Amino acid sequence: MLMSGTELARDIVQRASEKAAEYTSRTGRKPCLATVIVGDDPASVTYVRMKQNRCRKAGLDSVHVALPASTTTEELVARIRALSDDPAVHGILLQHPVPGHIDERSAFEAIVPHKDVDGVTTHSFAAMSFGHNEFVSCTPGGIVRLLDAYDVEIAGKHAVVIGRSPILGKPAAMLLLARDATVTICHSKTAGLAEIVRTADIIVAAVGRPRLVRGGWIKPGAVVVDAGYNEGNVGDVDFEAAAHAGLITPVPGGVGPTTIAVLLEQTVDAATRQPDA
Ligand SMILES: Nc1nc(=O)c2c([nH]1)NC[C@@H]1CN(c3ccc(C(=O)N[C@@H](CCC(=O)O)C(=O)O)cc3)C=[N+]21
Repeated sequence: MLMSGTELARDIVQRASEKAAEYTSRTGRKPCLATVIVGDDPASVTYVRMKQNRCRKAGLDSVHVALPASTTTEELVARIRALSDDPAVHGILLQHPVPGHIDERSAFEAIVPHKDVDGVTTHSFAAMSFGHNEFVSCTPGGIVRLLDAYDVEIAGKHAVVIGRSPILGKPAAMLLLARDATVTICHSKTAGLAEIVRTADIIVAAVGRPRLVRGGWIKPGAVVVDAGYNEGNVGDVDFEAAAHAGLITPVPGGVGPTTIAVLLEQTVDAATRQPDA
């Protein structure tokens, strides 16, 4: 059976846009998301444009900062600090990854925690780890919302997360741990990946390797969440070979749309919570 991210995202965005409208009628302003992109990677440009379009449709504002690939860490940090200080901006998203010469962690930390609607700061990571729901990382947050929407039991289940990126695998593992899953985090240096995945009740594939997870790795009845985004809208799971999964997310139409929905929801929440609301 399929877990439809498209349907869940529609519900989340609907509620967020109602809250945005309330905010606007109360304050005369719209919740505003700032997106920051460094360089001109075509996939990143597309994703950021998608986020802006979705904002506009839901009654949010967005401002966009596009910086050249040659931007230094110091310049990027300064731009993000300025957005942190700008009262017209309620949420900040720095598109990951940034060019290799930039210290991405320092750039993320320049986002003030109450504007960290993408859940990328150390502050947000710690909150997620302690099960203290402030802002969650958007894709991991979307994954947990999907599991909840389909009544997937998390507590006591063995969740295997493949991937440990700062915005996906690592925070997804912490959110699942906070929900009492027994979590195994696998990555590029993991030995015996297939054997570990075979013991999973819940598989979260989040590496960005097309069809890495084969049908034979999936225990019959397991819940499969494909958070991989690869060129050509191909996931990290060999979908055709996964008919024996209990539940599975399609790509497209699975985790992707929930990511953006959570981003919009958290931006509206950020606006509502900020002092002049
Ligand atoms: N700081 C940061 N936060 C992010 O959340 C972030 C990021 N950096 N860098 C890049 C990845 C990628 N990402 C996607 C979001 C939505 C879809 C999505 O909605 N995809 C559609 C298909 C889109 C299409 O039709 O092309 C789907 O799966 O149905 C995909 C990928 C967010 N990311």
